[in-house]
Amino acid sequence: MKKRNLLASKINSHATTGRKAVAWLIDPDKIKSLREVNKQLNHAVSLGLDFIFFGGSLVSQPKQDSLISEIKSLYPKIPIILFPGSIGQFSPLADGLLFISLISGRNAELLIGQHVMIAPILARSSVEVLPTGYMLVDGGKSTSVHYISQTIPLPRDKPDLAVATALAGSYLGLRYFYLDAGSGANLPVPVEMILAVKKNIEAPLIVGGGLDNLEKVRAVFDNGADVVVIGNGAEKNPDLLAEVLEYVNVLNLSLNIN
Ligand SMILES: CC(C)=CCC/C(C)=C/CC/C(C)=C/CC/C(C)=C/COP(=O)(O)OP(=O)(O)O
Ligand SMILES: O=P(O)(O)OC[C@@H](O)CO
Ligand SMILES: [Mg+2]
Repeated sequence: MKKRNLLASKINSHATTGRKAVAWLIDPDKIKSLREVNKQLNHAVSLGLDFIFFGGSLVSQPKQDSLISEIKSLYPKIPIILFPGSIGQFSPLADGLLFISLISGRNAELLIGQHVMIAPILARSSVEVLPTGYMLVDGGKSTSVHYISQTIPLPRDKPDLAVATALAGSYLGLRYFYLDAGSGANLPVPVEMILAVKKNIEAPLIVGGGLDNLEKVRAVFDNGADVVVIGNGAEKNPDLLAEVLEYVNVLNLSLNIN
């Protein structure tokens, strides 16, 4: 089926213009129904939330399609991008899919195996495919992604290794990069690493993991992240997304003026 490239254009425009974007990671296993997060979502959408990322390391509830269609019917304009821990989380109702290859690891199943299994299904769907080099970084504790993926994260003090990994990914044709300290990380991806990767690749850079206050989000944006992902932080503090979006709106406005 012919694919649109609306999401690709949107994400690429953030990298080329410098306008920052925010994605809210909704983990379907953590919410029973849209009602639980609707107030927060409504507020975030009104403040210009750019994307919903949807997924988790381990999703055991078979309710994804209904949750996605509920969100779509209430908020038709907000793109829903699957961020799956495995192909079992695929939904044809989403707008896009982070087609993540876990390039910081050496687990063949997560580098190419799952991808082969889902490719024919993707080809028949209208879901936009976003080829993403996913790099797991040591975030000071072992997180679900570390455990489920059974991979060794990039060491925090080795930005050169992250750069080499991202360059290899871009030579392989990956078009987006995601530096992730893991969900609920104690320490976000180090700013030196973000800066180094951003300096060496042209592709849009997504950063997430452990961003649970505005100060951390600012540091990540200031050092080169184009899209910031917030999951646990928004679950623990329902005001965080609004705070971040208000900050990003001012930041993006200042870019327009200068
Ligand atoms: C390409 C396709 C369709 C599938 C392969 C997917 C791959 C390569 C996954 C590898 C890495 C992985 C396990 C990613 C997990 C994604 C994710 C959404 C993590 C964040 O949420 P949780 O880790 O569930 O957070 P909590 O522990 O806080 O629930
Ligand atoms: O839940 P948090 O810590 O915000 O992390 C989001 C995401 O980057 C994890 O894969
Ligand atoms: Mg989870």
